[in-house]
Amino acid sequence: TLFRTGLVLGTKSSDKLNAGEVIVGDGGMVLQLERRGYVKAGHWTPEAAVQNPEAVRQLHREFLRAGADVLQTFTFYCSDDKLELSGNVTNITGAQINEAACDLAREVADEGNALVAGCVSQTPCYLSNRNETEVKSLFKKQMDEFLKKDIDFFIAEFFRYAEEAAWAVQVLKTSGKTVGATLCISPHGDMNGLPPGECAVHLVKAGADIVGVNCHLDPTACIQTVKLMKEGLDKAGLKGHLMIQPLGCQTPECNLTGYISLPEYPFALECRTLTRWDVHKYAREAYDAGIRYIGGCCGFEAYHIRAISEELRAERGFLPPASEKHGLWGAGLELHTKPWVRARAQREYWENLLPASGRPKCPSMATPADE
Ligand SMILES: N[C@@H](CCSCCCCC(=O)O)C(=O)O
Ligand SMILES: [Zn+2]
Repeated sequence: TLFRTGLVLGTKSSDKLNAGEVIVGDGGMVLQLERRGYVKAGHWTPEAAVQNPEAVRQLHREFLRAGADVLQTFTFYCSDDKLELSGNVTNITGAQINEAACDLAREVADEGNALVAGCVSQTPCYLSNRNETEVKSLFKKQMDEFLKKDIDFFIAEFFRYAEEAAWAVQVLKTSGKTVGATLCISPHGDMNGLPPGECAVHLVKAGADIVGVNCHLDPTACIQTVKLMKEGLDKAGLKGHLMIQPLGCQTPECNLTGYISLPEYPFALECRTLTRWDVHKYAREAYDAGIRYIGGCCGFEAYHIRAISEELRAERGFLPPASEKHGLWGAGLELHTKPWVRARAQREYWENLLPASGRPKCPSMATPADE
């Protein structure tokens, strides 16, 4: 099987989606880089793009090698108001971070013909005064910094309010580029109580070409929310490609505000991490639901992205380079020295395994804090 990375050069996100093909997204960055010692939890701001470019470059490379067709710029929470709120103790400007992050994503994307998505996210300004002009000026400042660089399309991600996301979409669409928008919402809807279907309609009417969800909740909840978004678009007679980048953890007990309400957030989520086999199931369910941009958010490591690529190998027609070191469904175990491990070199074993947590004194679920 041909091991290939990314898209055929020049194939843009909308062309690929319009052709009904799959886009594999990348994984989580701020939480992964926090665990690697390059991002400060709480702030979650991306100064590492300037301070530790080698760390950001390496994480981009891991996702590319795992089959990601898109590398998102490491510009999460990089609006000027967020950087100021986080104390911006490094005196590195938002412009410096945004531009360095674009260069890093482009450098690595070109190593495998992937696309670069310039990313903006929710702002403290919206929460403090909901002033449309002020909030839009923050998104325009970031967009102008991205447009100095070689960006293929934009993603407005991690919005709890469809209204703010739509403002971001309206600003980003002035670039003439494809714009995706993902909300961090549950099947109950956004934080204004707008149901997912109406959120999707609002975003497409604002100009979004791709709509969906990212983060906050596990694949099961996120697929449910995107299905509701699709129903809303169909009912309104609107077209929009569907995108999903869920949390890389199981959160069956979570409600509106997702994992942030869990007592384990953010430093004790490890027990909830998806296995690569959970990701096979997620990727297939997402594909069967008509979603064609399938990636991950916080908690998604490269081996999770590889699992998406492997599950959708037939649909994409190739495997990623990282599959050279894997073997589908554990086939690589055939060479293990122990016979009982060799016996696990098969899909049926891993697909049916109910993995123990190893913590007999711990509960299987928690009680989320109410927002
Ligand atoms: N594209 C981004 C998305 C981050 S999603 C949320 C991260 C933390 C949220 C918080 O606690 O405020 C990334 O991969 O880091
Ligand atoms: Zn996330």
